[in-house]
Amino acid sequence: MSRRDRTPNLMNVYARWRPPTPSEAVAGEIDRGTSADGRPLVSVSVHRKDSASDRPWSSPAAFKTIFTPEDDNAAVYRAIIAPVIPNVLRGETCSFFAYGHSGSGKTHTIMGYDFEHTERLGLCLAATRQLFKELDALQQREGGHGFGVGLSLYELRKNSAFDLLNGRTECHIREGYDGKMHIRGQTEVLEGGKVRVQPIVQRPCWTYESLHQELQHSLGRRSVGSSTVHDQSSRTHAVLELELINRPLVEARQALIDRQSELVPVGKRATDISIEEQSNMVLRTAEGGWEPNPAYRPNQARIDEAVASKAEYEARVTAAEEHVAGVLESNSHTCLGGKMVFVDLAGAEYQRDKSGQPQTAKQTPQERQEGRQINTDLLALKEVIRAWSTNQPRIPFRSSPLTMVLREHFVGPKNATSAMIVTVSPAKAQYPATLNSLKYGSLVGAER
Ligand SMILES: Nc1ncnc2c1ncn2[C@@H]1O[C@H](COP(=O)(O)OP(=O)(O)OP(=O)(O)O)[C@@H](O)[C@H]1O
Repeated sequence: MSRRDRTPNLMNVYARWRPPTPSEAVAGEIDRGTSADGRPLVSVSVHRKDSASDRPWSSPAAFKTIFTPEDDNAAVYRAIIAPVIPNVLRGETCSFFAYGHSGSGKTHTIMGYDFEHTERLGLCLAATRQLFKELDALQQREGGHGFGVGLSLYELRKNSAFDLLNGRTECHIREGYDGKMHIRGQTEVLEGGKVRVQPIVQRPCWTYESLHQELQHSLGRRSVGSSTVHDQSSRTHAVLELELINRPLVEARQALIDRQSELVPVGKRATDISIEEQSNMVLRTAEGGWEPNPAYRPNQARIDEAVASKAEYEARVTAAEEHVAGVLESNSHTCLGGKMVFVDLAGAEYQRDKSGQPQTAKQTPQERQEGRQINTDLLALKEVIRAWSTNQPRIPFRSSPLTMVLREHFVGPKNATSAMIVTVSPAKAQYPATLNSLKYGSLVGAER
């Protein structure tokens, strides 16, 4: 079945109004309304009545639900996350994006700031809690599965990823020979010339409590800087992945890393021997060119032995890859490999305040440059979602590091579902940025 024949991918877009801060409430809120007219999707309208030139704006019907300032994280969880938990337990991938300007409530929604009260947990922890409940129930019903949740958490900034589960180690984003993107972490040179390149850390957690602790600890490592709106803004995209795992899968993946590291010195030796033999077969001429060396007989047996040895180690890597795929396929329950991906996007940079003046006075040149990269990433993401949700044959994943990294979550072997939560502030002072976010969300939502 070609991509064109498939039913469109599901991308629901939601908007969430955060409560005003006390000072924002004093300075005034914008008028806002919601209209459904019996359609499945609702439109949102906003109006700041500060001057005669302010016009009301209404979105097309694009939003699945508009959450009010009174809706807590638990209400958002029930509406967006709870319905897709069964998909994850079928081994599918579900991705969630929080989009909005700095200070609009993305981190509050996705990661959460309260790690204790159930109704205030961020969506990722509330989801983890439910996943562990489901896995425990599965264990009680069928016994013997031993499933856990693998946690990865990293930030993306320009072309690098920073692994929050590994002391913010800088990792590089590379395309592998298999066409997949890999985030490569530390390189270790081991005994015998083996080179082990660690992927981004996935911490296996076998209980909810251990994952909760790990997450709380690692979120403390997120970087902060100055944005146009508030000082403690996250200046990176944070990506949190939860994967349903078991011990055989963890062991199979570790064995693959070991086989890959064994291949490195063997491959290098084969290349060195080939270059050496080829160099011996020619001589430098007086004019600086090259001519065949009649006295040299290439040592074909040496070349063949090195090539055969490399082929043997490549076959071991292939066998290890097949073993990983085999563990995923032959598993006693389809949930293995099911994923939830939460992306807390860096605040979109909106360069003008309500009087049209730039708001970047507090920013350094580096922060301004980061702001431009963030906007490029967000534009690229919008185009990817637009192409993906309408089943276009070509999806522009290569447009930014963010979309390159997210590629595997959109194009997997199993179905993928996705949702975007546009977080917005009711403050009059943030009206231009709020309008910008709602326009972005409505473009994505109305495309479906
Ligand atoms: N729905 C909400 N209910 C209560 N408080 C909220 C809500 N949304 C946001 N807040 C509060 O507003 C402040 C800013 O929110 P948050 O840090 O989540 O913004 P952000 O969009 O992640 O910003 P940035 O992109 O700059 O990191 C926080 O103190 C947060 O707790």
